[in-house]
Amino acid sequence: MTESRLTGPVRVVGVGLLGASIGLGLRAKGIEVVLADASPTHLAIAADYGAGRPAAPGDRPQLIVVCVPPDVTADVVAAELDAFPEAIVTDVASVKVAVYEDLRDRGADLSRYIGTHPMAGRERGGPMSGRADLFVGRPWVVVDHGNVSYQDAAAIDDLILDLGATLVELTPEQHDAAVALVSHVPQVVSSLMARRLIEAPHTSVNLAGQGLRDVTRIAASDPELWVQILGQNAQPVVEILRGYRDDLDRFIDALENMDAPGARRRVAEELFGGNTGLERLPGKHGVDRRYASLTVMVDDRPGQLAKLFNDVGDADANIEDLRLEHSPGAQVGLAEISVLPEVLERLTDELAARGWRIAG
Ligand SMILES: NC(=O)C1=CN([C@@H]2O[C@H](COP(=O)(O)OP(=O)(O)OC[C@H]3O[C@@H](n4cnc5c(N)ncnc54)[C@H](O)[C@@H]3O)[C@@H](O)[C@H]2O)C=CC1
Ligand SMILES: O=C(O)C(=O)Cc1ccc(O)cc1
Repeated sequence: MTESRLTGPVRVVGVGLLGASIGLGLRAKGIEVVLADASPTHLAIAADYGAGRPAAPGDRPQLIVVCVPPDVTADVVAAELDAFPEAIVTDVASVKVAVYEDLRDRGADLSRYIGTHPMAGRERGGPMSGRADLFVGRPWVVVDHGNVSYQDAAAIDDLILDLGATLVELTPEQHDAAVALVSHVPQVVSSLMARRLIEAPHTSVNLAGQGLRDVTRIAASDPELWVQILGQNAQPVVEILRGYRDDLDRFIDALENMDAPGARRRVAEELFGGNTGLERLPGKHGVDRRYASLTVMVDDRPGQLAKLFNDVGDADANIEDLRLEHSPGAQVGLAEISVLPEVLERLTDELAARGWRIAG
């Protein structure tokens, strides 16, 4: 148990992925957490996993965190504000303007509500997917609408810091525009790309490498949740998708006329634009210039990865990042290890001397 900023109790309403993760993270800090959910089964599972105890009459929460699907978030926040007139209420819904406007239009007590959005999640919902460390090191947006006192807002800051996340303040409009670009459009692009695979022959799908997996990872997300998210943030998403469609049209034109003067240059410039955009991602694997990487071939046998990690440790090198690549049916995997550049040459030599095959 470590020291916490919040005093608690914290009431979590909706104990799926987000709610259970918040409960687990706060319990790990010794904070009392009370849980509520429309599904008695989700409630029982979250409690069994240690995310808190089921709510009881007479609970007096300091802070209420609403973690229900976006389309019922405003209803539940309004009900919680009414039911607990002394508590500060927040929600974690992925879209912020619609929830805020709904609450404002129904005359909810906005002096006790601030919306937030942790930029952390997983493709799978439900309490069993919850993880205490889900938010560690991740940005968590606080959507300030100017009606809450500094003192009351402190409980929300404390929640975010207690869960190890970093606090980012934005207006509701800034938030929705930002997530349209960095979360909602990527979801659409990933899903539509993965959809291309439905009719593809096995022989094609079996050739898939890490590139396709990187692009389609989030296509496994829950369509019901995403229909709600996209529906509540349609305009900003549509604007970006229109720009993306223009990019695609330009690219198709150039590819279709590859022998026309300047066509190859146009294609190259579009691809180079991708390089330039990618460089703007903070700390993205393979882009962060502070790291150098080497790729080691690892036999597909129990204990091989552990042996590799031990050998890297014996060489006094720290693994800054790691990526594993497998091909179906292949007897080897590729472990791409990122290390500080000054370590690379020595580590490569030491691993080779210990019999590891270095692929690059
Ligand atoms: N899944 C993700 O990666 C992320 C989700 N979010 C947001 O977090 C919220 C929750 O998402 P997840 O935890 O993924 O969903 P989830 O489906 O895992 O959990 C939602 C929970 O809310 C309960 N619930 C539904 N209606 C309710 C109601 N009226 N009253 C009480 N409980 C109710 C459900 O029974 C379920 O246990 C959503 O608003 C989503 O936009 C935010 C960041 C990441
Ligand atoms: O899996 C990922 O990389 C995500 O980005 C998950 C995610 C999904 C929905 C959100 O509102 C925020 C984060």
